[in-house]
Amino acid sequence: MLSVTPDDGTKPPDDARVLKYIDAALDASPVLGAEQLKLALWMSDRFFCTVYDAAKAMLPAGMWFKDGVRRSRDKTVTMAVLDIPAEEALILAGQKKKKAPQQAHILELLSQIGAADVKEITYFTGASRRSVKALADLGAVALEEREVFRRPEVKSSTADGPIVLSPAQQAVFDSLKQFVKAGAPEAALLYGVTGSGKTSVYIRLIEEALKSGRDAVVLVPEIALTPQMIATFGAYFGDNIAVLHSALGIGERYDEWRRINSGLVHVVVGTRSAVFAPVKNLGLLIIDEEQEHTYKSENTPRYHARDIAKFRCVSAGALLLLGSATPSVESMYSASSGKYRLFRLDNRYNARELPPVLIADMKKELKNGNGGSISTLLLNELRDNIERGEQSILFLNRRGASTLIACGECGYTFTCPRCSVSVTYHSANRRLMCHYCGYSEPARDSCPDCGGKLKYIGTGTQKVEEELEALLPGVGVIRMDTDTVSLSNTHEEHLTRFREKKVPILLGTQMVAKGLDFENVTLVGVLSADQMLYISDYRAHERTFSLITQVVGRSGRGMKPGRAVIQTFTPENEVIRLAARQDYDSFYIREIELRRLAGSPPVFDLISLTASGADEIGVMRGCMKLRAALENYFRGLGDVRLLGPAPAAVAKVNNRYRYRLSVCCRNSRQVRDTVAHVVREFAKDKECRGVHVYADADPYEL
Ligand SMILES: Nc1ncnc2c1ncn2[C@@H]1O[C@H](COP(=O)(O)OP(=O)(O)OP(=O)(O)O)[C@@H](O)[C@H]1O
Ligand SMILES: [Zn+2]
Ligand SMILES: [Zn+2]
Repeated sequence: MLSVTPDDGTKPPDDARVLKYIDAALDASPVLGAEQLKLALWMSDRFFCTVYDAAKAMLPAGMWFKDGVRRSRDKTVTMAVLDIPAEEALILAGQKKKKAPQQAHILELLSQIGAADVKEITYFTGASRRSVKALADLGAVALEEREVFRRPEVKSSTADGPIVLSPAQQAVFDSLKQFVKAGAPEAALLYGVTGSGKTSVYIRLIEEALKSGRDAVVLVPEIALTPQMIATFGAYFGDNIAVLHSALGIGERYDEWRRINSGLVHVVVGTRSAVFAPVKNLGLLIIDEEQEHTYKSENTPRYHARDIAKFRCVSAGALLLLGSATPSVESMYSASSGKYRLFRLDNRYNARELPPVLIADMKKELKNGNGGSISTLLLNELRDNIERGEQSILFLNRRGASTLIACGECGYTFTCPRCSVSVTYHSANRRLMCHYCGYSEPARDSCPDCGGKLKYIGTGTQKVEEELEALLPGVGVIRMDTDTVSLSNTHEEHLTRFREKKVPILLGTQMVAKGLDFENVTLVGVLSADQMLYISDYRAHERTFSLITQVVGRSGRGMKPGRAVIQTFTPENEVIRLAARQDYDSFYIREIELRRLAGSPPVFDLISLTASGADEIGVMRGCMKLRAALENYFRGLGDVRLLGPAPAAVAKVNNRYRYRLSVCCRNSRQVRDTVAHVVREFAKDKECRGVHVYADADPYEL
């Protein structure tokens, strides 16, 4: 850093507007190395953020407040959970900065980590409990009692000896090993069907990296959803592993970060932000289930872990390995154009068959008088499984008990007073809740408008559970969704009970869709495949295909052959049919052609600008101004198309209106610079005060 000392010790030089004196050095050694600073600069250009935002994302939350010291933690703690979108929290923090700086600090912290122990918040930010309480009264945070998280037990004795790879795995491993050893940057996509044993290949590669004295980082979509994978890694690498878990306390995060930074551990497993793990000699960076949306950050800095990973692997001369049973269309596009090397595992380990898939036509069911959520076909298969003592997983792509409540007489529906969405009924606490802003109100017995009787519409896990009880009396069902999990038990407890007690049916949402490996599960039912197919987002098909393939992939992983049943109202739909055949190749060919025709990513790049504010007209006006400014700059640049402004998918969140403009382009420096410039100018525009704008490259939210 600059070390300018004033001659007389007091008077600043003439250019004091630009340069300031250093008052004191905060750290004895810099917390960010040269490589990280370079990365921060690159991020600021790529993801429309400041260098400060980028640097902050690399450091453990809380580090910038006070030196972290581990605190002994109680069995239950009061957690403050951010109850508004992070983006709103930052805006609110900005407004509070002057009058209530402590509240602003808390909001900044929570916007990054979502939730934290109140004790730790007060400890790290120096804010009082009263400030936390004030934010709770405002509705910005919710206070919840939670059980203390226990670190996944890392035993070093449980590995069943060294891994012996199958011939197919060995072939893939042999090629990839060369790249780990070569020390030159390389990127590869491992497309391996569900159950092909990608994890085994990862472990062998990590061993190779360690042997060459290099470090490995493994990213997983969500740690809580991959307990089995963490256990396996623990078994092989024991104390040499740091786990960066989203549920770690602030102090624990800092401890893990220091263990990595000081070179005590050489393998890091973690979620998105672990891509910044400060390993010293990166040799291998694996992104498992690389198609998952959790790798994209939805707050500033709006980066995708894959992009950060590429940057790091290039500068470290490391291998970037993307793994998936349903690669993202972007990654397969890069692989087919030669940017990534492509490796395939087309068969399951031990030549186990992929489960055959039966399709249940729910329209026919309805015609035949079955209005429930379990088709005759699925019911028969469930019965067969119960008789044989085999287990089944039922997947429902929703949460809540009954999705909607409406008046049977006048049609009145309950909507969130702060957002443009309906609230859903949760039987666990008997409240109507908004999934966007956390608003809730007690459920009522009658219509507030006409006093009529209320109807429950839609199926939630709880309703399905009740149907199952009626159809299969006395049969054990474990229900697993965000409600049951946050109430008392953890994911792991549910899963252990399912495995050990051989409960016949596991019913759940997203949580049961991925990563589970139970050898006794021979039937999987997808209760409603249509739900996500008809969302107007260019990724809707990709997400549906991927989700169905993943769920179906949970069946028949052991010695016994498995099968799956997909229930749909549109059995003729091409995406559903391809997913049923688990035909990724055909899906990809069809999908990339559609993207090319529509001018969407990955064939073209997309940058979105989102404007939000309390005044809808002001937001729309702001967007028109942005559009005009962009048009002006892009005139004569052939490859740029502007779309919108249009209201965001959820147009109002927490009383703020959101509109989006999209720029379809070739993502070049010129385009990025222009967008960044327009956003900066907009922030200074007095006429548009109260409207906040951010840019997002390759956005996931549309
Ligand atoms: N080389 C091997 N030796 C012994 N068992 C193996 C080997 N490879 C895979 N398996 C077993 O096969 C099963 C599937 O492997 P794994 O979970 O790694 O697959 P995957 O490709 O990650 O699947 P998914 O994408 O569905 O998560 C596991 O039970 C695993 O223990
Ligand atoms: Zn009514
Ligand atoms: Zn709401």
